[in-house]
Amino acid sequence: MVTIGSFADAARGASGTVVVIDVFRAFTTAAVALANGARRIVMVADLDEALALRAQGLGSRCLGERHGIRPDGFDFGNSPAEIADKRFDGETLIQTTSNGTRGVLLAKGAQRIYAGSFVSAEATVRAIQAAGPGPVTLVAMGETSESRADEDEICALYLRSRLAGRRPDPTALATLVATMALRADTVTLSAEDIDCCLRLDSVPFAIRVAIEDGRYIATAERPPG
Ligand SMILES: O=C(O)[C@H](CS(=O)(=O)O)OP(=O)(O)O
Repeated sequence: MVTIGSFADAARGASGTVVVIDVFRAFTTAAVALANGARRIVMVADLDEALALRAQGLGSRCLGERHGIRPDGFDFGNSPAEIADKRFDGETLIQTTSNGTRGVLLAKGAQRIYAGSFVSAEATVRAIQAAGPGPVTLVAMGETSESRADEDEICALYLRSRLAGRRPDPTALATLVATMALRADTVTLSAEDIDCCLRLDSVPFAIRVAIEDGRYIATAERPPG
């Protein structure tokens, strides 16, 4: 059975395989970082924790935002376009964002966690299917857990549709999201970021988040076949 929920409460209550969805921009940024060679991304709650991990050498660079903006001391913001031409070969990165990474950290009832967005949609569907039958919860994180983000909701519906074997028209999907889901109040969301975030299936892996020594570690999981 596939269930769709929204916001932090849905992440808190989710069980089974959980896909935490954040299209603009956390999990598109994470996908681009992994595609550009990063080996792991440690997802953390706090800015101070991120900076401390980097200082301890447990990660090489910090990515993220608060109020959409790169925090002081961070190497990059939460922007896929900003890192599109950067290489992170073999690096462990550290990411913290207002909604996406927060949702991952809240999904304590999950048996498996994926960080979902359009760029990894098909790989995420195939990874879930490869893991075998079981309950799946799709969590559209939205904006600050109060207002629905159309792109996250649409991505959840799209993933549910693909999990059911249907094939929504990708061109129609891109047009719908591009014309419907632009957040006018988000000044930090550039046209370049939007373009990156709408590249359906542009990476060949799902983002699997596993807990290692209490830390949430995202890696690229390439589904079989
Ligand atoms: O950086 C983002 O796009 C958002 C923060 S805001 O909604 O732009 O203020 O963070 P995310 O966790 O990626 O939703």
